[in-house]
Amino acid sequence: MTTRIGVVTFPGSLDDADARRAIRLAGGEPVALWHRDKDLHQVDAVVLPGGFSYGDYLRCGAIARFSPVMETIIEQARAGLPVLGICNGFQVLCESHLLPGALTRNDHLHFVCRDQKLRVENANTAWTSDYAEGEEITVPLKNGEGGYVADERTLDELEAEGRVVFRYVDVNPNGSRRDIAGICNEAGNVVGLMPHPEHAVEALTGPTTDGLGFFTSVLKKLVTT
Ligand SMILES: NC(=O)CC[C@H](N)C(=O)O
Repeated sequence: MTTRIGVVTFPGSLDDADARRAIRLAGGEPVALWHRDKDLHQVDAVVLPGGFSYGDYLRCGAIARFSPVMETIIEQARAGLPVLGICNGFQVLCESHLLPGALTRNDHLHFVCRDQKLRVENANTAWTSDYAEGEEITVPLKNGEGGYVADERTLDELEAEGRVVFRYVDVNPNGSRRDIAGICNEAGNVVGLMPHPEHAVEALTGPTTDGLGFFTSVLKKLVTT
């Protein structure tokens, strides 16, 4: 039986189709989940995709966090369901308090769109086990509110507990504290990052296929648990 990975569509989601495609290319079965539907249709993991949910009104992710589907996702994530938040999805995870801290306007106040080098700092999460610790990958980055902030104590805790999963290399594109590009929760089942692995899964379109490892990682984990 193939592993079913849900991808949520909110009004304003942009990268849900690419996330479903990445899951299919990695060997999983993508399942479309709708923001108004509390039922997760027995998926084994969930991706919250990038985009502009609810038009980015108030703050990115601030309204999506209260959608019916998030009620169930928050509950199940706390019980161990693997959840990956990409860009707007990362913003939703922080707004939901499944991950600490917040994403703020890029320090230069411009939308940024570039291929971004990252270092994998933690290869023990549900979504990164197919990478090696210290490995450098390049995937696209595109956001307006990507500056990761948290108080010093939280940042120290994240570092001490190995919960900084990705760091920006060469360029910090948005003023994120301590070059943080992605983090995880204590259990490692919930991961959020600003860059977009789902846009780097095919040699034909590039820029690399470095993003595929997120999806193969979670599929392997689900087969062995
Ligand atoms: N690519 C995205 O998901 C963008 C997220 C959000 N709308 C921002 O601009 O920061």
